[in-house]
Amino acid sequence: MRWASTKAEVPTPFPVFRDVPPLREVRKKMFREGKEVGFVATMGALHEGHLSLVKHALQENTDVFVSIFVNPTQFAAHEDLDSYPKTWEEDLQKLKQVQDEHAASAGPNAKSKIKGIFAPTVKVMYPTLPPSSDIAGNGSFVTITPLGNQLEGSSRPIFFRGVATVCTKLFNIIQADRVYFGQKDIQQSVVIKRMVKDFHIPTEVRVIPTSRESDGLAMSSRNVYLGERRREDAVVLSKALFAARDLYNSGEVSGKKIRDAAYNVFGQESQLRRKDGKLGGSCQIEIDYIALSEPQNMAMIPDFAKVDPSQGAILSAAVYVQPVDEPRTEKEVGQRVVRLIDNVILEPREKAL
Ligand SMILES: Nc1ncnc2c1ncn2[C@@H]1O[C@H](COP(=O)(O)OP(=O)(O)OP(=O)(O)O)[C@@H](O)[C@H]1O
Ligand SMILES: CC(C)(CO)[C@@H](O)C(=O)[O-]
Ligand code: BAL
Repeated sequence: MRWASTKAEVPTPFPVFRDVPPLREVRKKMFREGKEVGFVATMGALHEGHLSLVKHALQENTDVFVSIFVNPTQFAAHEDLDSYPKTWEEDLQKLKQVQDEHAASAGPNAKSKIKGIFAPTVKVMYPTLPPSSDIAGNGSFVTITPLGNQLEGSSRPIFFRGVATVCTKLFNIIQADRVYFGQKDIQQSVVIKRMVKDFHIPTEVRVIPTSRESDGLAMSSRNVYLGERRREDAVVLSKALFAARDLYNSGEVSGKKIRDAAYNVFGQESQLRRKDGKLGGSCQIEIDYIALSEPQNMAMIPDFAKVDPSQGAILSAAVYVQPVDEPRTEKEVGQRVVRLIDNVILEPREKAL
């Protein structure tokens, strides 16, 4: 393993690229050598979900780039840009471990490696104007509508503009054969697929299943905001989605009944907690949306309609986890609202006519 360093005193397990030209140089050479490049875009604070994308990328390519960049243009002014978790050293160690485990495996691509980490500054990524978080703000942006305006886009109006813009830049810089995205952010992966198609970007978009904690909670960098007691309550989100998926798998196709099965779990959970004498668990969990959509374009399936079993559907949800009702510690006093998202795929189970 080669240890490179950007600052003489801080060795890193992989080359770290802070600017575009040195990465382009390396990439040019890789084109000449016929390398196959995979790319994983992240905002850091890496967990098993991110690592699973990197593992898939190592298995399917000769070389992998990972980006760590907290992209300001996808955060609204009231969101958590300034407090977004940063764990740079741990991130590099986790990536090194993944690479070492991959090298020790007997798979066909065991020689693949993480070629570098792209960790640019905001100025490198937005060279002309300071990035705007304002929907009417000036700048060079990529918008994917109406796909990017619904569901997550309806609650976070500048989110997909920011994601599509930064991913266009990242894809232009890395020029990967394959890019890897997580199913946890399913609408994001559909937006990226649409962007790649509509802008003729020469890359394949691979979507990797959601990694979950043992109780079902989808892994997310933002889970660290929850703290112990809200972490226990947050499992209701995956429980609700799994209950709705079970109902679909038992043969139900009514859009309303499937969504109701998810809503009912939220209702039951707060009832159960009331019996314990604890009103609504440690905190209130507000449902932002529970939505059924068509798998290819995320078009909403209304309550009066049925899921087409030959197509299947996506059931996605977002919740706001409020601060604990009765804080017991300093940390709990300072808690912020945490927005969590998750989804399940209702798999096609009949052949199309
Ligand atoms: N649990 C997970 N399973 C699989 N992929 C995931 C998971 N969580 C995140 N990813 C994927 O990792 C990539 C980078 O995501 P990101 O850095 O925003 O992490 P995150 O955990 O989703 O953070 P956040 O808490 O901000 O949503 C995205 O493609 C995302 O879908
Ligand atoms: C794709 C992404 C890295 C763009 O900033 C981000 O939205 C994320 O981490 O999912
Ligand atoms: N995982 C998507 C990035 C975000 O929520 O900002």
